[in-house]
Amino acid sequence: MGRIYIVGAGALGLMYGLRLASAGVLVTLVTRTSAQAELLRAQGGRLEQQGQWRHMPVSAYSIDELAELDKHDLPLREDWVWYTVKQPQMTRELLAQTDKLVASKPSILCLQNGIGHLELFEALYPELHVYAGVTTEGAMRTSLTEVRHTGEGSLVFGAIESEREPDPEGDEAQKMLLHLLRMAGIAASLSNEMRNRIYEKLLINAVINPLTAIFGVSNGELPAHPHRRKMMRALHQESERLLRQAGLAPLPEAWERLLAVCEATAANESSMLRDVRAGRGTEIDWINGGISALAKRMGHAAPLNDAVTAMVKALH
Ligand SMILES: NC(=O)C1=CN([C@@H]2O[C@H](COP(=O)(O)OP(=O)(O)OC[C@H]3O[C@@H](n4cnc5c(N)ncnc54)[C@H](OP(=O)(O)O)[C@@H]3O)[C@@H](O)[C@H]2O)C=CC1
Ligand SMILES: CC(C)(CO)C(=O)C(=O)O
Repeated sequence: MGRIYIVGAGALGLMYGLRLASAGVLVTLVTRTSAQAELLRAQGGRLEQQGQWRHMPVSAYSIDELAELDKHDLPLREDWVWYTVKQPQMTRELLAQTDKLVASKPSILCLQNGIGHLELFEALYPELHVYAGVTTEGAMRTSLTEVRHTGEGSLVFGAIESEREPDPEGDEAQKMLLHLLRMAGIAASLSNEMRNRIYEKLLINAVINPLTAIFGVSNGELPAHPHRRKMMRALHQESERLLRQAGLAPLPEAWERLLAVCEATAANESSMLRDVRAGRGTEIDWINGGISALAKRMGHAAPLNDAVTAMVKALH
């Protein structure tokens, strides 16, 4: 059975890592700080699902400790390395620090919202199998070792279509991961149209995230005000048009789907609003900034995406 290394023991990394570990999957968490790795090794992790806490031991190293690991502790070709850091942390420096993790050419899974990060991987590691994942699960880390599963959803993953030759070894690795995820009770599926899945999620994040951050409101409050709803609609129309031009397949009832996400997550603060309130950098450059960059490459204007990108940056 392959091992799963997860770089970034934040909300998503800890939630998936602990769920997989609790099903007996071999998981190693790679943390930013040695304090978090030490705590995870000493205490294990705790996961809350539907009001029930579960405790489980888990292997963990800090990113600095990777340099000292010998090859027995590093991924093999049949293993997976997941990246669950946020977009601003998905840098050349991070990839240089995790170079040792990918030396034996394991499969890579990137779970970020937004766009732009996969291109960085492909530029640096054209020979690796890099897969994209899109998840509708919700997670919130409540301490260095504890995480709450805040929303049921599912994970879809696969290669970015049309960019790869037929690849039986990659297909095998994906099936193995799917098996491990399902063993852990994680709703997951494979997709051969990941670009579409990424753009569909982007279309939702491109409206809810910047506008909730700018107005300082919950996801449910966003469409409740007629003028905010009008701005949502305009930003949605511009983003949908540009993503369609970039290859998004026709998406029936895209506006209704967006409103349904606001309703289903009504009490939540979006991740961007939380980042702004915590004084952290946001993922705006990979969400609305990503759409503006796509538009520029196609020779189109994206005035509303440009404007919300500038406004959110002014909140940092
Ligand atoms: N949380 C959610 O419900 C969902 C999140 N996503 C997406 O998933 C991605 C991750 O989000 P989320 O888990 O919420 O983010 P978090 O900020 O909770 O987690 C990111 C983690 O990465 C760690 N990290 C940062 N730099 C490094 C480094 N150099 N080496 C190792 N670890 C590092 C951070 O460490 P430290 O804590 O020490 O700073 C943090 O624990 C984002 O793109 C987000 O949009 C998608 C769907 C749902
Ligand atoms: C879907 C949404 C907007 C839910 O809050 C989200 O993904 C986020 O906050 O980043």
